[in-house]
Amino acid sequence: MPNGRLPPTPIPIPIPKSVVILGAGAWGTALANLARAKGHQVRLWSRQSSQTLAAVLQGADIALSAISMKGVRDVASVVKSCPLSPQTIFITATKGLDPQTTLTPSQIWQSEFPDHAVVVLSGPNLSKEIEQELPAATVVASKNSAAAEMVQLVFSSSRFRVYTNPDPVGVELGGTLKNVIAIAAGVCDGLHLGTNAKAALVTRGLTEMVRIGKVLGAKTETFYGLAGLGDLLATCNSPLSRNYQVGYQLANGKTLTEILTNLPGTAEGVNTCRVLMQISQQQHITIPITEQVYRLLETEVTPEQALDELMLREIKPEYNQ
Ligand SMILES: NC(=O)C1=CN([C@@H]2O[C@H](COP(=O)(O)OP(=O)(O)OC[C@H]3O[C@@H](n4cnc5c(N)ncnc54)[C@H](OP(=O)(O)O)[C@@H]3O)[C@@H](O)[C@H]2O)C=CC1
Ligand SMILES: O=C(CO)COP(=O)(O)O
Repeated sequence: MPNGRLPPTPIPIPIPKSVVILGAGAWGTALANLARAKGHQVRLWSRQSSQTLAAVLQGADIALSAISMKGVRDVASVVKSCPLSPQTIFITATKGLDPQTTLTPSQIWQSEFPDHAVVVLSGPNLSKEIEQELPAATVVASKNSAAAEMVQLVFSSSRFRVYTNPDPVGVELGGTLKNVIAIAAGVCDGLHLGTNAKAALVTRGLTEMVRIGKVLGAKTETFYGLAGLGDLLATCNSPLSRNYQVGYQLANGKTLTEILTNLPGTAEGVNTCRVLMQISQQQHITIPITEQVYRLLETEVTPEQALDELMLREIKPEYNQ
C-alpha cells in the first residue's frame, strides 16, 4: 500500500455458466461478448441460426433475451415448447411494451415460465460503447434476489459494473419509457433549441416517466437511478441512440418511413409511444411529451407545432399536490 490506499476488491469469479443469448442483434452480441470475456460458455441464437432453439437451449443455466419487442411473444412461446432445466434463469434485456397486451417483456417471460426466475437487465448501455470496452454500469432486477445476484456475478467486470435492484418493473420501465423522451430530445437538438430547452424536456420527461411508472406498479426511486435517469441521460444525449436519431431526423424533415428504412437496428420508442397512448387513455395519465411525440410520428403535427403545443399548455405548479 505505498500510496496509503487499499487495493480494489477483486470481483469474485463465478463458476462458468452455460449462457444462451436469444437475439444476435447489436445488444445480444455485445452481451454475448461480455459473458464470454468472463469465461462463460456462450451460444448465440437468432432466426438465421442453423441450430433449432431446442438444441441451443439444451443444458442452459441462463437464457438471455435481447430480441426486439415485436419478436418476444413468439420466441417465448417457442422456448416454452423446448425442454429446459427447472433451474434455468431467464434474463430479459428488451426495452419495449407489447402492443397487444401492453405487457412488459419480463411479464411475458414470467407468464410463460411461472416457475422460473426472471431477471431484468437494463441501464445506460449504448451497445457500440460497450463493444469498444468503454466503462459502463447496468442494473439487474428480479423478484428472486438470489437469481439477480447470480446474474450480477456472471456479468460484472472491470468495464461493466452491475448493480442489483429489487424493483424489476421499475428497472424495465425506466429503459422502456426513456426511448420516447429520447425521440423528443432528438427533435429538440435537430431544431437547435438549445441547452435550456433540452434540460427542461429531459426533466419533464422524467416526471412523465415517474407518473406512468407509479400507475404500472414501479417504485419512484428506481427512476432516479441508473435504469431511469441514467439511461435517460445516455439516450437523450447520444447520436448513437437510434431513438434519438429518429427524433433528430424527423426535425430535419425526413419521414418516419425513410428514417426507419435506413436506421441500423431497432428504435423501440416508436412502438412504445403508441402503446403508452393506449395505456394513458385507459388509465387517465397525463403524458404531454409522449402525446406530442405520438402526434409527430403520426404526422398530425410538425416538430415546430409540437414544441408550441408543449410550451403553451395551461400554466401550473411544477408538482401536483
Ligand atoms: N443496441 C443497444 O444499444 C441496446 C438495445 N437494447 C434493447 O435490446 C433490444 C434489441 O436491440 P438491438 O439488439 O439493438 O436490435 P437489433 O435490431 O440489432 O436486433 C434485434 C434482434 O431481435 C431479433 N428479432 C426481431 N424481430 C424478431 C422476431 N419477430 N422474431 C425473432 N427475433 C426477432 C432480430 O433477429 P434477426 O436478426 O433474425 O432479425 C435481432 O436478433 C431492443 O429492445 C433494444 O431496445 C437495450 C440496451 C442497449
Ligand atoms: O437503450 C439504449 C441505451 O441504453 C439504446 O438506445 P437506442 O435503442 O435508442 O439505440
